[in-house]
Amino acid sequence: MSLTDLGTYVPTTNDLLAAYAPGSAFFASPRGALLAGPASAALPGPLEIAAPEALRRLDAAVAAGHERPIVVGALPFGSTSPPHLFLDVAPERATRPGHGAGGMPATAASPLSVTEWPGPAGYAEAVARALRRISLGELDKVVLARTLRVDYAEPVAVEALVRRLLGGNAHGYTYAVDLPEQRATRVLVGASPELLIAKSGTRVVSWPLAGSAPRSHDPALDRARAAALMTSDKDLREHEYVVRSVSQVLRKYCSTLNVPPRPALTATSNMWHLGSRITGELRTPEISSLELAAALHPTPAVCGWPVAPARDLIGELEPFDRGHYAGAVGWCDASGDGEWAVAIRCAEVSGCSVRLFAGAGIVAGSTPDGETEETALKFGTMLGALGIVPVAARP
Ligand SMILES: C=C(O[C@H]1C=CC=C(C(=O)O)[C@@H]1O)C(=O)O
Repeated sequence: MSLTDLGTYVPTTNDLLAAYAPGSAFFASPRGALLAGPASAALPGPLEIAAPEALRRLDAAVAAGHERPIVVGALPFGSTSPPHLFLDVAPERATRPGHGAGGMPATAASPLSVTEWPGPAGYAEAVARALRRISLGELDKVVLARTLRVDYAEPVAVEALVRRLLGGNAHGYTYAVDLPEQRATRVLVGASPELLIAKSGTRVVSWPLAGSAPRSHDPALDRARAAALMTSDKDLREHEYVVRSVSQVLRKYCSTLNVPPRPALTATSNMWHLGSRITGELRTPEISSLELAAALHPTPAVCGWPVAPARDLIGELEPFDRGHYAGAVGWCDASGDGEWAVAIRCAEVSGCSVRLFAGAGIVAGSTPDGETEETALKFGTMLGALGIVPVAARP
C-alpha cells in the first residue's frame, strides 16, 4: 500500500522508510516515526540564528493554515559545522512501529578497506594524556572520540542501513538526516539510545546516559556485568557529572524536576549503560524543545565537565572534526513540542564510504585500554548494521 492511499490507512515505520529519498530526514522513537522533506533549503546561519528563525517559520506556517508543520534536522557538536534544520509543513507520521527485523544489507559487497582514525594505540595515548590533565586538576571529565572509515566499491544504501538499525533499536532513536554540502551529500545515520530532551505541553523528559559495560551472550555473565556497572565508582562518577549538568539547566525552566537518586540500567543490543530518567514540569510551555536542546547541549555525556576546558581538550586531542556526531537530531513543532536525541552510535554515509564515530567518557580511574575497548564496542552498532560484525557481537 502506498502513502498516498489514504482513507483509514495509517502508515507504519517501514512504509515511511520505503518512501525515504535523498534530502529527507527520518526520525524514529519509541513514540513513533516521521519522515520529512526532501528539504529544499536548510535554515541559514549558526544555531543562535537558525533556532529563532525556525520558530518564526513554524508560526508563519500555522498562520498560513498548515496543521502540523515541524522543523527537523541535526545540530552539530561545535561551531565548526552549521546546524542542518529545515521546515516541512506536512511530514509523514507513523504511530505503528512496524519495525522490520534485519532487512536487506546496505551493500552486497565486502568493504574494500576499514581504517581507524586514530587507531587503538593513538586513541589510548590520547586517553593517557587526558588522564594526566585530569590528575593536574584542569578538569573532571572529558569524552574522547575516534572514527572508523569503511570504503566500498559501490554506494551504500541509506534506507537499507536505517532499516537494519531500526530492527535492533526499538527502544531508542533511529535517524537519517541529510547534511548537504556544496559538492557532495553526506547523510548522518544512527541508532542512539540517548534522549537529550522531549517536550509535550509543559512536560519534559531527558534521559542522559554515561557509564558503560559490554553485554554478554551468557545470561549469568551479562547480569554480573550489569551489577558491576551499577556499583562501579568510576562509572557512577562519570554519570554524576551528566545528571548534575542536565538538572542544573532544566531547573532554570522547570517548576518541578524529578531527578532519580541513583541511575538505572539502560540496555542496547551490545552495551549496558547507566541512565537517569529526569522529568519536569515547565514553568511556561512557551519554551520550545529546540531551545531546550540548544540549552542542554553539549552535556557531559558527549563533552565533559566543566564544559569549557573539556571542549578545549577535545579540540587539542581529537585529530578530526566531529561535525554532527555528538550533536543532536530531532524535531520541533509549532507548539514547541518535540524530541531531540543525542547523535551517537552513528556514521556519516557519503557515496561509497561510511565514517563511524564512537566516544567514551574519561574520568579519574579510567584506563587507556578500557576506553579503547569501549569505543570499539560502540562502533559495533553501525558495524553490525553494515554486516561487518554480527549484529550485537558479544563475547
Ligand atoms: C559518547 C558516546 O556515548 C556516551 C553515551 C553513553 C555512554 C557513554 C560512556 O560511557 O562513555 C558516553 O557518555 C558514544 O557512543 O559515542
